[in-house]
Amino acid sequence: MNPLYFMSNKPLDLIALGRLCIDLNANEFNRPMEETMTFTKYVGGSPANIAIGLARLGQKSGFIGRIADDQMGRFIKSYLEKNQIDTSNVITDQSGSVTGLAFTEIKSPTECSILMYRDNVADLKLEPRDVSEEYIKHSKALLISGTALAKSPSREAVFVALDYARKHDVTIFFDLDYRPYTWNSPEETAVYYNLAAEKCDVIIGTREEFDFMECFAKNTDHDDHVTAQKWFDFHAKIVVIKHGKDGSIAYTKTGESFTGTIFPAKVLKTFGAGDSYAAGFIYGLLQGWDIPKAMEYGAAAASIVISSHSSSDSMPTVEQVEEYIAKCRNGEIATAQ
Ligand SMILES: Nc1ncnc2c1ncn2[C@@H]1O[C@H](COP(=O)(O)OP(=O)(O)O)[C@@H](O)[C@H]1O
Ligand SMILES: O=C(O)C[C@@H](O)[C@H](O)C(=O)COP(=O)(O)O
Repeated sequence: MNPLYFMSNKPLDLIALGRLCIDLNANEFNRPMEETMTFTKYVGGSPANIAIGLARLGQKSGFIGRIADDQMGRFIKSYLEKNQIDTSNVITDQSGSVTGLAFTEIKSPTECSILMYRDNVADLKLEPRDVSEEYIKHSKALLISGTALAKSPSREAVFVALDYARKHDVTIFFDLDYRPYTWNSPEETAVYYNLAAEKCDVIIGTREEFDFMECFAKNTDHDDHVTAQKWFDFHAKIVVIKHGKDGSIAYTKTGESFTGTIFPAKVLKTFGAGDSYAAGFIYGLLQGWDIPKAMEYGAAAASIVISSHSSSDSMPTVEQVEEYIAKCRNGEIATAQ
């Protein structure tokens, strides 16, 4: 069963809000950053990756965000446009801000880390007045990511978008996407994450990300069921807790829980798993599929992306996901990590 309802008469399937950045992914594998000499440039930023993933899956995506007035900002905008993502609400920031950079280190397929350069970044300059009620009203769904809550004025812009979405029955997805770099304290993180989560229909995060949200709670056992239940007293209908290679679990307001399968992967690097999982899962829900099938799509998309070099450019099409699932079922892809 799918507990979500999407209004069919809307021109956009999903609007993502927040970070449009650059990933610089190490070309040399299995070595530390100190010894990595060359990188390949891709569009990055969790909500950007998810919007690109949905566009690859044939959904009409739009974006609300600010980019820097520089070559990187122009590269991001043109990449979104090449992927048929509506950029009418992507604003070029004129305050002298810069594009956020994420350098990735691939020490081994299971030992990856990200070095972020995020001082004075354009994405956190998003202002409440940049958020158009008319634009949000024309989408079936809105995706927010937690990092956009890290600083004002982007933080206030998120809350304005959440209010418009609730007012116009736009289904809200919240990818917790916790990144330590831009927050001042665990308490600040927990307060704003909790205030935003109260307004969302679907909340997706890793166990560790939910632990950050629960710094005032008494869930010392890190119990997924306890974590999920809290949100059903607000607007949430689905809460997904991800556990890396151990899969994911989805809870519903109606008391069900579903354990997501994982697909084998020839893991090149671990980052990109969450964003591709979100894209596949949201795609399935937008199609009206039941939750286990949507989770399966998310897991297959994640296996494809972690077997590839980028997080955004390797987001699969429907045909690629279908083919991957079929090959796994036939035993043609069987390398589980
Ligand atoms: N090593 C792996 N092999 C296969 N699938 C994986 C692996 N790691 C992650 N996944 C898939 O990606 C999903 C999200 O991964 P996770 O690491 O929990 O998210 P994040 O990247 O946000 O930390 C998992 O639920 C699983 O389906
Ligand atoms: O979100 C960022 O700014 C960096 C991403 O673009 C990067 O690809 C990444 O970390 C993906 O994160 P994940 O999907 O949560 O593993």
